[in-house]
Amino acid sequence: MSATSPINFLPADLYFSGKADAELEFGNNLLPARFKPVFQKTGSKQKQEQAWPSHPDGLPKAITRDAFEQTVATAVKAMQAGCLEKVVLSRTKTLSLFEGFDLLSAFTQLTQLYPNAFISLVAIPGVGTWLGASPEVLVQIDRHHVFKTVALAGTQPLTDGLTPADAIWRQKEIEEQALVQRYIISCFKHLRLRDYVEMGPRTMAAGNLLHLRTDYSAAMEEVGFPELGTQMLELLHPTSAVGGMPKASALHMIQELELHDRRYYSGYLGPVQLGQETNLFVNLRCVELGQDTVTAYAGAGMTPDSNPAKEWQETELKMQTVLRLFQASES
Ligand SMILES: C=C(O[C@@H]1C=C(C(=O)O)C=C[C@H]1O)C(=O)O
Repeated sequence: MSATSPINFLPADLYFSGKADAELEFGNNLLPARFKPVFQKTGSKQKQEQAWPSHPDGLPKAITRDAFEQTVATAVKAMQAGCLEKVVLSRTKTLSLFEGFDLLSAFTQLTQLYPNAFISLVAIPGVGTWLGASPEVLVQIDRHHVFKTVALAGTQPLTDGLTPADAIWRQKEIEEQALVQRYIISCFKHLRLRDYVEMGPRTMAAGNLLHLRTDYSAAMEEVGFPELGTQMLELLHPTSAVGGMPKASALHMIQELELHDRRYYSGYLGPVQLGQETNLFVNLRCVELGQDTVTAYAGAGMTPDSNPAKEWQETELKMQTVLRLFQASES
């Protein structure tokens, strides 16, 4: 969701539900047969055909390590001079698709690899095709009208033998996540909502990574605020987990410094009022598909203490979440 990537509302005139590990079936019962060729790209015979929609301008150019680290260094200098507290800078990485790559199996594999993430595959003609495994709730409203959101930030690898309960966090990550908490609380204050519940921060695992997470909830009927979800959505997006603090200066810096258009990366997506629930997630740990290549997007929160090489490494780790599925083909 950037200036060039407007919101798309897709009516759920057909929807299916089932277990994450169930085999996808075509034809008779689950997916109508006409959907199969749209999503499947098999072998060279179909090579020339458009197998799934891609962006009319193609995929963005990959960003070199040097270029990204220079951008980080520029942002760090500005923050040390006191211009802002935090900015999330992102980059892209492009791989070739391997022969016989199958998008539907990639989707199914992702659901198996990350049972706790929101796995999405969105294909819109004229817009593009995105696949992702988001760990970050932006706005949820459950069937009991309870509003929920989270403050998620701070990243470290989930190494062998480490459990979330044993994780130790540096001051930098604690402060980064505290900024996201402060931002969410400022949104509640703006709406004059005092009766919310805060739980955390605690450490959560998201694929190969650990993050700090604080949960917020409010019973919309009890607090007499039926529009809370809509109003919070407007205020929250983009949170300081993908933008920065203060928000306006951070967004301006992103515009100035980032070398690519974010398109739908760091926007939000998910079912709205489906089965009496709304579940919107931040579009992270995602890739955009071209016809023969795939581009991953990832960012990291920069503070005055950031080290450019470490921030590069953090974006590499975040990209691995989804790029594992494409690894046979690194170019
Ligand atoms: C920006 C991303 O992730 C966000 C930023 C984080 C951080 O800076 O530590 C952690 C989780 C997400 O809220 C991303 O995955 O691209």
